Amino acid sequence: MPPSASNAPTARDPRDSIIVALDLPDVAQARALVTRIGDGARFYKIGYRLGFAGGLTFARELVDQGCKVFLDFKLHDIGNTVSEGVAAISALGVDLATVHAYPQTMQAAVAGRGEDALKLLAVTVLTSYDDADLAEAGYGTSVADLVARRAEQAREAGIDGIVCAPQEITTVRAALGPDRLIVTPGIRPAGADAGDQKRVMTPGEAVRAGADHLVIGRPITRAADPRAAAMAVAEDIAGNA
Ligand SMILES: O=C(O)c1cc(=O)[nH]c(=O)n1[C@@H]1O[C@H](COP(=O)(O)O)[C@@H](O)[C@H]1O
Repeated sequence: MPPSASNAPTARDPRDSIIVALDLPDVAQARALVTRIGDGARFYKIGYRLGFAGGLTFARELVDQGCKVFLDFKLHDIGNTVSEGVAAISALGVDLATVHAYPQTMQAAVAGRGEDALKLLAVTVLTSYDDADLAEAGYGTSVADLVARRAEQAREAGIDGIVCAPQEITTVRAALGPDRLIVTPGIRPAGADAGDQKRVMTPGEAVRAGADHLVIGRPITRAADPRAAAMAVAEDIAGNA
């Protein structure tokens, strides 16, 4: 079971930095995994796969258990649709949600969120992209320059935080200032398979570089012992905080 309010980790507990990506096919498997992870984590991300398979109801279940929830649908559409979509996400009572870091999209998202507690993250350049992938997609700029520009635009739009690769944390922090969140996927414990991720770091390196939260999927969800994998990540974070 996830930790109850009485034994919840304190704000400095390294487990608070870990967001486990529940990229699983159905709620039964997600629920079973959360139970196996137990007190190894208390912050979970629900994306397309689980979200389109009952994950929104499960998000509520996690919130009711005292876990934090990041709803990752990476919205990007015309402004009106984004505003209304963010308002609907806000009503679910989750903690974080993502939009793509396009100025129109970010401004519409902030308008849709209104005064609600939901924090909005803007995804700058996906961690599966490198400079060659950007060129192929028609961009005449490097990953580093595009991330820097989008972080600046996110701050101007009033976005609460940025999703970027750990390599860009210093640049993003300079653009955002000290108070907004930096959330980094592309996290791989030493020796782990990078898979489709191209811009990766270990948990300790990412925290040392200044990440507030690390999004970690397969290295925890596909581990033989997911709780032990989460605890090992927490140890790496603690050793580098
Ligand atoms: O927004 C995200 O969470 C995200 C942004 C990004 O640039 N790269 C990225 O990998 N992610 C998500 O982070 C998670 C990474 O999962 P693993 O590669 O399995 O650790 C997945 O759920 C991705 O959807």
